[in-house]
Amino acid sequence: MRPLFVRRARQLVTLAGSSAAPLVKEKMSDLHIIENGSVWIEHGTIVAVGADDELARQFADRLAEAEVIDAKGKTVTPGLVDPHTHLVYAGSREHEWTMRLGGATYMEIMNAGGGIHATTKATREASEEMLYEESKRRLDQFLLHGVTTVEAKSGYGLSLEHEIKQLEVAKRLDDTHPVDIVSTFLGAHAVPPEWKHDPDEYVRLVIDEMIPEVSRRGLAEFNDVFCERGVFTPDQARLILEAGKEHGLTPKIHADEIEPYGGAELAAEVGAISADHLLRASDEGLRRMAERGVIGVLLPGTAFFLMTKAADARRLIDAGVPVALATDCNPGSSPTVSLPLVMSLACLHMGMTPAEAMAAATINAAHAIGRAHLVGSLEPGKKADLVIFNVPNYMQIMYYYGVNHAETVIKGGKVVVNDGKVYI
Ligand SMILES: O=C(O)CC1=NCN=C1
Ligand SMILES: [Zn+2]
Repeated sequence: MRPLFVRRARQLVTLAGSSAAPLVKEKMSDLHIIENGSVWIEHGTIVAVGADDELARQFADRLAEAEVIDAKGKTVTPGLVDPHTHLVYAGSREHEWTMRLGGATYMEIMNAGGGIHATTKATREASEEMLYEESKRRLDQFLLHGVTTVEAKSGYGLSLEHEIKQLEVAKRLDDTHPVDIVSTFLGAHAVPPEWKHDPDEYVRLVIDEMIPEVSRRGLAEFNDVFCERGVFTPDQARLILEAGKEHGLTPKIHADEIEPYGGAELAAEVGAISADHLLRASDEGLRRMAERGVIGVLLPGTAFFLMTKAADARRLIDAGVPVALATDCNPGSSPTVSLPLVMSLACLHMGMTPAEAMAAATINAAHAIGRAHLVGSLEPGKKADLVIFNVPNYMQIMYYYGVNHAETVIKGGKVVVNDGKVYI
């Protein structure tokens, strides 16, 4: 395989030196940008990063054999990382969206049998092949937007058979698609209708049947719970997350999305790698998260789509909580794959700066799914996952919002997107 030399980026956003621990407070603004920067890649791995003339000298004797991509006038960043998606699902819920436009709330629709339950019905009825095809289409769109690593949750099967089906589809996508998938078991996404009469019995099913089997098959690294009033209580969530830890699954938690409910406190108590949403997290909960190093994954696209106020990222950053960003791609509360748009919303609705949003959608997102040793920054030894954005500086990725500026995507040293087309 020929070396790949990505040259002369007007801005090369490296985020160098951030792999050991997630960035907090003012460190979230240290992007370590190299003007007129270049990257030398061999066998899918970054070999060198630096000023173009330095690398041209260092590899002078091999320039002739290298494939060169000229990034002159453009911005090169690490491949974007999305640490919170519900990627694998069937169907769509635009009719519910029109109900919410008419004033119905998310929980009213869910309690009336819609919401997650509607997608559960469609996902249970879908074959594995159908689920794979529908999810692959979304994954192609993620890639076109510069996202090269995606976390994918189950949580629409809500039975052993169908939760396994979702996770098997995620694994097959990881094996066959350029985008790397990191899987999370979310059997505690909702209590399915058939267990409405006895939610604690469903919790037992999750603990005694689903978690052991998911762990035995090695189908997930993380275990997540939707801890919200009317879904799972903090006590139920604690039982489920502790059970996951006993089977080697690291805890994550959908916390304090709709009202303050102790999710952030619970995340710190169980040592979760991340707590997600946090729109209504208490100051005490954020303090404890910062103490334990729990990453706050914020989802401004969800707040935007639910027409609610977004989380206040400044509260988290000032409290010392490492902040990551994600799309929360799902058919009910955030039907989008555009992590760049989420970065724009982070600035417009959550008080983040473009520099903080860039760190939150790369290295901090990689830390939130245990992949910061592999991706999330451009440093020697890391995977050659890069995006060439056709803008002169990283701020314009977010400033010219709602536009996909990703022109070329390189995954593991291979060009997989060029001129806005996927080449797999
Ligand atoms: O509504 C959905 O399908 C996904 C979701 N889970 C928790 N909040 C939103
Ligand atoms: Zn979610």
